Amino acid sequence: MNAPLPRLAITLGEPAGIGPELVAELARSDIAADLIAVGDANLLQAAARSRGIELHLVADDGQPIAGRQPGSLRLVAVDLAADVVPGQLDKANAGYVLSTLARACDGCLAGEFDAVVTAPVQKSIINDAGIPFSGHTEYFALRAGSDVVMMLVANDLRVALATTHLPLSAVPAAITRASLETTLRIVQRDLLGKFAIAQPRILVLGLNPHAGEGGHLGREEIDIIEPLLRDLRGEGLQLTGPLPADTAFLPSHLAKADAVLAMYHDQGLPVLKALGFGHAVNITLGLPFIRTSVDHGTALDLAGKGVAEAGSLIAATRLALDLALRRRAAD
Ligand SMILES: NC(=O)C1=CN([C@@H]2O[C@H](COP(=O)(O)OP(=O)(O)OC[C@H]3O[C@@H](n4cnc5c(N)ncnc54)[C@H](O)[C@@H]3O)[C@@H](O)[C@H]2O)C=CC1
Ligand SMILES: NCC(=O)COP(=O)(O)O
Repeated sequence: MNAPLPRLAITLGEPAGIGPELVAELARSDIAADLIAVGDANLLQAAARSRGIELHLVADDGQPIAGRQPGSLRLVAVDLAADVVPGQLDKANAGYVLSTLARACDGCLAGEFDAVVTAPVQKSIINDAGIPFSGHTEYFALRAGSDVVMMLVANDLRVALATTHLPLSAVPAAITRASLETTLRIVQRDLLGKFAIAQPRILVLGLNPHAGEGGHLGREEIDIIEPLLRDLRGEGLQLTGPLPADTAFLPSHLAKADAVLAMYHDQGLPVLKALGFGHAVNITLGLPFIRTSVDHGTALDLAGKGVAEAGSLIAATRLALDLALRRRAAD
């Protein structure tokens, strides 16, 4: 038998969103991985039919395979709690969504899967169901017991975030020397290990306009960011900044950086999405397993219409496969 294909768990995401149909679309790709959908079989087949896809679903028996036919997926079944109408959220299915994430996460931790690729979830409906939830990133971090960093990748641009899903008013207090140091060490380690960048160059943004304007527009740069960068440079990390965020993404700066660390979600991601939406990938750094995801949300406005683009899910799956193969070669 040829080398067994890496086993990638693919969670279907919010059942009323575009996730299930994009996973059906992913099945048609020629990606050389054992793609194992985690979710409801009838939901996935209905989503496939909505796009005219003939999907061959086989129960996952855990045995390695050496090849996969385009149009086929294996399945770890997690059953819906309630019927689904595309585009219509139902909090009765919030527990189902979390069960798919738990199953994939535990499978990765146990070595059953080489990676997990997640289709988008609707964070609000999970909260509406009374379950505190701010995102896959935080969920997997808690379940795996790891400090993590969210990073999105589009071509050569990598944007990591010092904070993730927080109200803007909570951001300054969340940027402490300790949290920032943990973040920078994770980014450094995973650029080295996961992305094989020998001497990562990280460009760090300031928090305030004009990176604080010498303390006149905020002191986080002077009190927290600059002293930490100075100390880490002393250890050999190649860190530039804190730079004013409004000009940090100019090509002249990006040419000298392997990654940009933004202080908060909407400081870094609009730039990345403006440049790469549709083929960018979200990766969680710091986990003991590989997790990638799409660059978009549940797009309820498009669900069931057969028009949502699968480019980002396909890119996320290709990146998960590349990282799994690199990890396998290193073991
Ligand atoms: N990885 C994840 O689980 C993510 C989940 N979300 C969640 O998704 C929900 C909706 O978020 P929004 O801010 O509305 O963002 P969204 O990405 O769902 O939609 C923004 C716009 O992009 C379009 N769009 C999104 N994906 C597309 C695709 N594959 N092909 C073509 N057009 C596409 C939508 O039609 C809409 O016009 C929220 O609950 C959010 O938390 C958002 C981002 C990532
Ligand atoms: N904007 C990125 C995003 O919301 C993805 O979050 P997560 O669910 O992957 O943690």
